[in-house]
Amino acid sequence: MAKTYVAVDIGASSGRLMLSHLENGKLKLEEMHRFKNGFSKKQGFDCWDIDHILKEIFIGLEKIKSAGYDKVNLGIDTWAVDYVLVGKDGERIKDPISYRDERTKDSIKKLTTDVSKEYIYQKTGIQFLDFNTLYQLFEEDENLLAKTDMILMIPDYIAYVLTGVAVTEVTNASTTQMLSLREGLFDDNLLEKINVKREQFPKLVDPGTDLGSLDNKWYLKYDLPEVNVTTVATHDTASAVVGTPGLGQRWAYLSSGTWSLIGAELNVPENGKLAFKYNYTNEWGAYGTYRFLKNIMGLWIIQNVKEELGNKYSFSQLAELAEKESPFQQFIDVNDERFQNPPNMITEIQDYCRDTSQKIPETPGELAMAIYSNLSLYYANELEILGNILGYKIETLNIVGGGSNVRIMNQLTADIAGVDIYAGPSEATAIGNIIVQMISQGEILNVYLARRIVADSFSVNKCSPQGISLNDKLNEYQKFLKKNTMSTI
Ligand SMILES: Nc1ncnc2c1ncn2[C@@H]1O[C@H](COP(=O)(O)OP(=O)(O)O)[C@@H](O)[C@H]1O
Ligand SMILES: C[C@H](O)[C@H](O)[C@@H](O)C(=O)COP(=O)(O)O
Ligand SMILES: [Mg+2]
Repeated sequence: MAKTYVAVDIGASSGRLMLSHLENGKLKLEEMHRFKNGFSKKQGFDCWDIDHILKEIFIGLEKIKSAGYDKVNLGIDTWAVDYVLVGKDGERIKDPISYRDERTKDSIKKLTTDVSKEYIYQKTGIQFLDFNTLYQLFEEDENLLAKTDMILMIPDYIAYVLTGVAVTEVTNASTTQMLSLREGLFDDNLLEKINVKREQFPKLVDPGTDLGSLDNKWYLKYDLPEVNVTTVATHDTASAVVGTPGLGQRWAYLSSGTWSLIGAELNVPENGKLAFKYNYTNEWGAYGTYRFLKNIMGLWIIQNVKEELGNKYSFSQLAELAEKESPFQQFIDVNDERFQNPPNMITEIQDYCRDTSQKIPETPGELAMAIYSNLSLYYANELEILGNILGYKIETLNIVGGGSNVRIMNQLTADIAGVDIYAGPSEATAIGNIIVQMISQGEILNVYLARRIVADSFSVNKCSPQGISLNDKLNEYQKFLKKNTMSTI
């Protein structure tokens, strides 16, 4: 009898509980609960509301129980790098600070005065993002760190609250930029640099580790099903890669959500000179793979524009309005750090265009097209760089996540990069979460076969380059980036 699985997938903009099971060789997926996620100022820091997230998970589990599911297996994946400090009493010391908080904006420069970037990259193979856990802990309140019994990454903390069992799952641990590629352990020199003791991180575990059942105390508070918790690839992007159908030859993936993560799945890390130069990362994937990828600012930009327009337009309406505008009215380095967390995104985009003496997008459609067309240009540029580093031309791009619904962006990316695009499934992260659970429970043999099931179970839209090549436009954009790239993330 096929089991019932629940994926708790919490991205930076929304969380969701997805119910799934295998039926006649197809993966069924049902959204049972969705909630908004986000951060807000607390005592001067941008903080996540972790109690809100926990409450929403229990609400989602009550919905699953009332829908008649009495027994489920559950996995949790969330965004990366952020953590919770847990005291000796087993309780949270404070709310987790968001990676978008400005406390780490100068941290790379400060930390690398006596630990070189070359050392860090050789050791970890992880891209330099100023919000990596390494820099957050470097800036952390020393008194709080001294009182900390456990440092738990966000999904590990949620699993700890649910089950009482504390672990450090490796795909997300790799995003700390403290995990050594060779030994697979936290690097002593880096731990010392940030005054963290090795034992403050619980034991490292692989995706597919059984954590056992919910702590009984939750049944006194909520009407819940019987739940067994399995660690999955708890970094949501690692789950997204597992859930990618992997269609086409020489394929790359683009996990397109709040962030755009573009890259390839490797069996060995690539942390050589070119990868270092272009700031590519070797985040750990499931089953001994490496997620060789680059962070791109992503749909965070349009998420802010939508809010600043008073949420008068849905995302699909903004995409429709964009289709009415011509692309490439202006060039924007979407990875410029000024877009990381500005007070007002529309103003920031318009100031950028003014600063670079370009046409200023004014209407919602002009703003949306400016964002989508420049993300497409940036993706195409990175696909070229990715191919140069790996030594072969990328021929296919599998786009998953909410952004796979943006037809105009899929088509522009196909036209500029000259690659075939397979768009979907949009819930690949939750699907990848489920797949690791099913493999751990013996329902599916491996990821290769799981990806075939994904391709058979969900709609994936193919889009190929049409009409004239836009390679000249890409060359123009690359010249613009060379001239105008200030400090990117
Ligand atoms: N139908 C749609 N049309 C246009 N954009 C969409 C659509 N559905 C989702 N999106 C885009 O996808 C984003 C959410 O993607 P998702 O993968 O759920 O993000 P996350 O996991 O980071 O919360 C939205 O911010 C929006 O920009
Ligand atoms: C900070 C990380 O790079 C970020 O968490 C990213 O890896 C990620 O998790 C993206 O997931 P979203 O679903 O929030 O786009
Ligand atoms: Mg996501």
